[in-house]
Amino acid sequence: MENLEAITFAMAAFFSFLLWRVLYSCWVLPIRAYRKLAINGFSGPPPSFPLGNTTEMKKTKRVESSSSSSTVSNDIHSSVFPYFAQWQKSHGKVFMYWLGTEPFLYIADPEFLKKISSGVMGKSWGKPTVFKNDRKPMFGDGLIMVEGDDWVRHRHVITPAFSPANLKAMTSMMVETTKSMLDRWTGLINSGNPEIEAEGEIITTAGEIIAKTSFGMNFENGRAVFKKLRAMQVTLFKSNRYVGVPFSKYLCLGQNLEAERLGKEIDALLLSIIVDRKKSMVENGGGKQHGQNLLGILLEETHVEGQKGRKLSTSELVDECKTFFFGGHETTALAITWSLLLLAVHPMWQHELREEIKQVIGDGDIDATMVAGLKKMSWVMKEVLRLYPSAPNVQRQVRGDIQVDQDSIIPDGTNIWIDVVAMHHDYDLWGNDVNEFKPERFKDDLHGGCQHKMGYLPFGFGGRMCVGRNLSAMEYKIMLSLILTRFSFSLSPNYIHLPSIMLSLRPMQGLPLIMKPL
Ligand code: HEM
Repeated sequence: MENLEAITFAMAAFFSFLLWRVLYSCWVLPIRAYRKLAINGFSGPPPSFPLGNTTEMKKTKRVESSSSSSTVSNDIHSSVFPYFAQWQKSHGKVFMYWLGTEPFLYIADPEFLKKISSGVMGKSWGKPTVFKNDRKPMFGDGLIMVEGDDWVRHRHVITPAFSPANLKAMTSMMVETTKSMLDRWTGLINSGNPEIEAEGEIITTAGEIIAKTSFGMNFENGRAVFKKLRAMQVTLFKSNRYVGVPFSKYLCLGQNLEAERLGKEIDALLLSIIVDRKKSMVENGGGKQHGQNLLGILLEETHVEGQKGRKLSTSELVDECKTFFFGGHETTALAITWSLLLLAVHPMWQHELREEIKQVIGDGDIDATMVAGLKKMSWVMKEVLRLYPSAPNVQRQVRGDIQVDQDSIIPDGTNIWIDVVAMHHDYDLWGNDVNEFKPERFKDDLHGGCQHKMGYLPFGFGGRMCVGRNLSAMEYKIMLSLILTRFSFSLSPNYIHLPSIMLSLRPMQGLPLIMKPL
């Protein structure tokens, strides 16, 4: 009898504790954070806990853009972020909103961003813990997610891998991979099928290129890693629906477990690649034979200096390979995809670029030294990344209160969401032609005539700016030059203009193009 009473008491205590934990995470903590932010003058759409503003965000209908090829509208903010566009009308360009119980400070005002970021070093910024946990199988503790002194160490080791000499060594592989995509297109066209789904084609090819540049893909194990990485991305995106809501991972348990399983399989495959490389480096006395891919370069560096203590551990190298893949292939592929769309509706610019290619490259193959000479192509890339930024937002988490002005702080732990799409489409910053495709605005001005230096952020800002931006510019120019040299193209009548966010900004219904060999 006494035993039964003791068990009943223990169970009651356990369930009371559980209830308290749920109440504490779902109401007490967020209400406290809410009050603290309100005292500091930050407000926004009223949240309801534990869902925050998630319900409203899901309910807000996107404004459908035109689907006709002749009227493709670049005015996309209200269609890709309809809730932010709506909240901006009543709360301005800086406001608070809540993903579940996580407070986010929304910023679309470059002057405010400058004010709060000027005193914060790259290593002192955090990345939202809520996304870190959610995207762990994708990025692990790679450079995109790592913080503090670890970030300094990773960045220090990785930056030299993107040096011009190392990038140069990757060009011929990029040319070969692109050419085999174009041969496939020619085959399709010759068999009477001139419509090519360009988005899928470019993403697959860029994925192959980045897998080769990141970890030196050979056909069998490289393809396996590539397929699993893509599958994990799709799975994770599906399970991303209630980010920030406490215990929400149990709502999508199946998908989360699937992502974890894929993550472990990918880690094991990458690990075996790394172990093989290390072994052959030891056998070859640490020679330079692996220098053509980022992993090889990182291994060389750690091999030479690492005798006294490696700079990146093996599991960190695995995470960096995944980070390069996810951070690098879709962003670059989408920059090319959106360029093809805009060039299809602006044939004059196709002509301009072909003329430039003729002058700079002639009839031979493009090499790394020619890339810098493609000036007009640089303007086009910049303008495309302005209108359709592949990375549509940048996120941070505040580690330690940030003083905004005399009587206002952004409290420690607040997440920050920088709406890059909004700033790139802001009339106040760019003028009345903000939504027009005008590459020439970048002719004499790095910022394209933007009224504020922090109003144009396709590659992020400060110390944490994209480490792969030169690699992506090179890949962009190589792929686009080869496409433009072999084909002219127009938009298929089947194209539906539906730019949407799936981590990156992509055309939801793909990009069917009508290709004509030249
Ligand atoms: C058009 C192509 C690309 C775009 C638009 C892009 C965009 C960005 C942006 C906006 C950030 C800043 C994120 C932040 O501040 O939180 C970033 C960081 C980063 N990107 Fe890229 N990226 C591109 C290509 C690449 C490529 C090709 C690679 C590597 C192969 C790469 C690897 C990274 C890494 C590792 C970081 C983290 C840097 C750090 O936190 O120190 N990116 N990228």
